[in-house]
Amino acid sequence: MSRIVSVTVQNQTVRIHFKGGQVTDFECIWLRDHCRCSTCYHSNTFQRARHLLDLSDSNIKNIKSDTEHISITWDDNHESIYEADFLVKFDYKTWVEKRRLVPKLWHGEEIAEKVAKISVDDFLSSTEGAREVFQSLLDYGVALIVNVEPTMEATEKVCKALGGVQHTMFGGMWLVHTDIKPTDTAYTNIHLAEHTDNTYFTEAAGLQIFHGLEHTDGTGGETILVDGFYGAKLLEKEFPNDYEFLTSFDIDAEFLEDGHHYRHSGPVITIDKMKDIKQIRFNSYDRTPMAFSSREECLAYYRALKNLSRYYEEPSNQWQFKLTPGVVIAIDNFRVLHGRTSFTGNRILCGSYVSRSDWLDKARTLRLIA
Ligand SMILES: C[N+](C)(C)CCCC[C@H](N)C(=O)O
Ligand SMILES: O=C(O)CCC(=O)C(=O)O
Repeated sequence: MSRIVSVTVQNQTVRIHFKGGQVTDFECIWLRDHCRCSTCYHSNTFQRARHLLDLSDSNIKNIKSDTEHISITWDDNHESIYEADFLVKFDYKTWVEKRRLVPKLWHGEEIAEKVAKISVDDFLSSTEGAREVFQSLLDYGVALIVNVEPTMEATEKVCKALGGVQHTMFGGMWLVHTDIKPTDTAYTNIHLAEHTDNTYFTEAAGLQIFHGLEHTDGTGGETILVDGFYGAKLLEKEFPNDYEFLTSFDIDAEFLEDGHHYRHSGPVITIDKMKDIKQIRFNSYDRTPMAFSSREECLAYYRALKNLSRYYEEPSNQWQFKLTPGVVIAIDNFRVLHGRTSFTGNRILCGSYVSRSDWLDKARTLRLIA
């Protein structure tokens, strides 16, 4: 429970001193906008009842406070009451920090011991099991759900619990198998270097879910993961100009098949205003042929992409393992790149995508993120 110690008003700014030393300023228009009375706010839908344009530049006629509330009578005689527990959240530094994701960077096989390995029963039926899976995704970009019946149906239950099956032109729940019409090299048996999926979508899938249903009469087909954020931070340290290029230059990617031509242009490394890395969007194979404004830009494109990719193709940074029946892997497709070794024989994976909004929604309702 937060406590108000004192309230002062100067030039239509309300300054609140909270117990514990926090001092936070609130502008009148912000306070008026956050009035929670029934004419200003739909408490059943958590939505404002008034439009921004109806928000008058209100002045304070009278203000009263006690340790838990502030009451304001505005110059149009509208009355607003604010709870200390609500107002205390809006100290800027605290508010920003509470929203920052804090990934734990990893490289190499070490990650195998750190990722969550939660039984499907615990994941589906216990809050603690679900929290461990989503915390592992937030920390490392990878989580394993084990003891899953090796069927599409059982895997779909896991995908739904991770946030829901995201439908694309590949379908909802899909198979990865060489018998499928090869509209993409995923449906072949060749080696695939580290990549994130859907670089040609305006928004890439949030999670990539795989379940290795079977692999008979053959060898290979091992999964290779690498922490895209780790490689990007190495690039920033060792090739800062290339890092800058990849955070600012839009690279085109596309997917073509009969009846489809997806294309998207965007940076390989997306950072936010705090300079935190938000997304890696990298697939060497799906790059669209591009024109460049100069020789320098063209050469920077190849130099920067090669320097970044070398980190991703460096075996000591990778986690290589075999997907086996019963193990469902969830991969953060905004961060962790995946690939596979070539293979022989009959190898079948199933899985789905899950949108980023949907899996973060699950993590937020589990109170793992703000
Ligand atoms: C089978 N599954 C639907 C997962 C992927 C299909 C191909 C994805 C493509 N290689 C890409 O990198 O976007
Ligand atoms: O076959 C695999 O292990 C992965 C295929 C792949 O990269 C994909 O489907 O995006």
